[in-house]
Amino acid sequence: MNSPRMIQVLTFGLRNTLKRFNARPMATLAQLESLKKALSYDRPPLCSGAISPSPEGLYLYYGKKNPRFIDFASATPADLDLLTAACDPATFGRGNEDVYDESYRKAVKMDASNFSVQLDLAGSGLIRTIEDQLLQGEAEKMRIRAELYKLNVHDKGSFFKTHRDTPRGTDMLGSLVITYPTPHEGGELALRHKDREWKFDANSLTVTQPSPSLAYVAFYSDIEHEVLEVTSGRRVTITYNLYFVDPASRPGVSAITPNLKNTSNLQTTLRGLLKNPEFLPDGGTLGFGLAHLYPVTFETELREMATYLKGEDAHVYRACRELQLQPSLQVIYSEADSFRDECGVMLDQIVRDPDYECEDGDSYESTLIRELGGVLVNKTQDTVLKRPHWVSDGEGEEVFITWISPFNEQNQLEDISMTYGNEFCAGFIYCSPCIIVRIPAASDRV
Ligand SMILES: O=C(O)CCC(=O)C(=O)O
Ligand SMILES: [Fe+2]
Repeated sequence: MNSPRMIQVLTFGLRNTLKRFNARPMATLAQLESLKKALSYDRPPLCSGAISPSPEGLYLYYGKKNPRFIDFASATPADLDLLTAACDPATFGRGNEDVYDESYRKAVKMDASNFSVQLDLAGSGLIRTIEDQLLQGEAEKMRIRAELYKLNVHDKGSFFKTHRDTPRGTDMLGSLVITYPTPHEGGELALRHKDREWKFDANSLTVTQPSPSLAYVAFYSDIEHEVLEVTSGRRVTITYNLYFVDPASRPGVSAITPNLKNTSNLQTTLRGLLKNPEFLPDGGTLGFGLAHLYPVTFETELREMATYLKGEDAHVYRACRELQLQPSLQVIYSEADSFRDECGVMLDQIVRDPDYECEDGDSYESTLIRELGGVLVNKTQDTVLKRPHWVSDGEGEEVFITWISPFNEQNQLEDISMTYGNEFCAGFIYCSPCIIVRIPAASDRV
C-alpha cells in the first residue's frame, strides 16, 4: 500500500471552543509527594515456584511420524540427545522479520504442533496461583487461559539475550515458562522491569524438591528477560502464552468473586486530599504514567483496555474509579524535537504512527488537535505550557497535567520496528498509555 499514512479514526471536525486550564493548578509539593509515596508498589511483575505434578505431568511425546516419549522423572542423557536432535534452530523476531542469529539466541526449539504434554495446568492449581498473583485491580474478575507455545532446549553454551515476548493480542497477559527437572548449571532466567531484576534458577528449585518436580515462572509479557548461558547439562522448557479471559463472555466458566484487596494506600491518600479544600481548589488533572506496556493495534479502543491493566497500573485505575473519579486511558503523541520533548497532544484513541504526512504544511500535532479533538498537554511536571506556532489561537484545548508518576515515552509508535521479540508477529505493538484523572473543584467534590 503506497497511499500516504492516514489518521484512520473518527474526525471530530474543527473545534472552535477554547478552554484554557493553562494556569498551573495548585497542589502543594507535600500533597504531591504524599500521592507519589502512596503509589509505592513492591509486588513483583512475576510469580514463580515449583509444582509436583501427577506422574503423567512429566511425560512428553514428540515427533509426528515416529513419535518418541520421555518421562522427565527419569530422563537419560540419550533421551535428551534424541529430543535435542528433533528440534529446530530457534529464531526470534527482530523488527519485521524472524531471524536466526546465534549471537542473540543460541538454542533449539520445537513448535507446539510437534509435541504433546500431559501436564494439567488447571488441575494442578497452577493457573489459579498465577491468577491470584498476576491479576490485579479491575482484572481480578478475569481468568487466565494458557496456550502451549514452544519447547526450548538450551544445552551447554546456549542462551537467549534480553527481549520482550512478542505481543499477540490486546488480551495477552504474559508468558509462563515451565522447566523440566533435567540437571544443568547456568541457564537462569533474568527478568527486568524498570530498575529491578529478578533471577529465576529453575535447577536449584527442582533439585531441592522431594519428588520429581517442575519449576515455573509466569511474568507479564512486557517484562524484559534473558536466558543466561547454560554452562553444563541441558535445560528443557515449555512455554505458554497467557491470555486474559473474561468469564462473563464464556458460558460454562464460573466467575469467582474476586477477593478484593484492602483499600490501597493510594486510595486512602487521594481520598484524604480530595477532602482537603486546599488541594487543587479550582480542580485540575492528575496524570499517571503506566509502569507496563500493553499490546495494541490501531483499532484498539483505549477504554476497553482498563480490564487488561497489570500490576500497579491496575491498582491506580481501581483506586481512582472507586473514588468516583472516572479515570480514563489516554495516549500522548508528539514528534521528536526539543519542544515536543515537553509537550504533546493527548487523545483518547490510538492513531497511526507519527509519520503522518499532512497537506497544507500542517504539522502532525496540529492535525491531531484540529481533526481529532486532541488536547495540548505537558509531558513533564516542569513544563510551562505555551502555545506552539502550529496551533492557531482559538483552536483546541490546553490542559496542564500534574504528573504523579512519569509519562512513559513508549507511546512513540515509531520505535516499534527496532524491538526484539521471541517471534515476529504482525499487527500488535507495545504501547503505554497513561491514566488521566480530572479532579473537580473543591466546591464540587462530595
Ligand atoms: O526457555 C526459556 O526459558 C524461555 C525462552 C524465552 O524467553 C522465549 O522463548 O521467549
Ligand atoms: Fe521470552
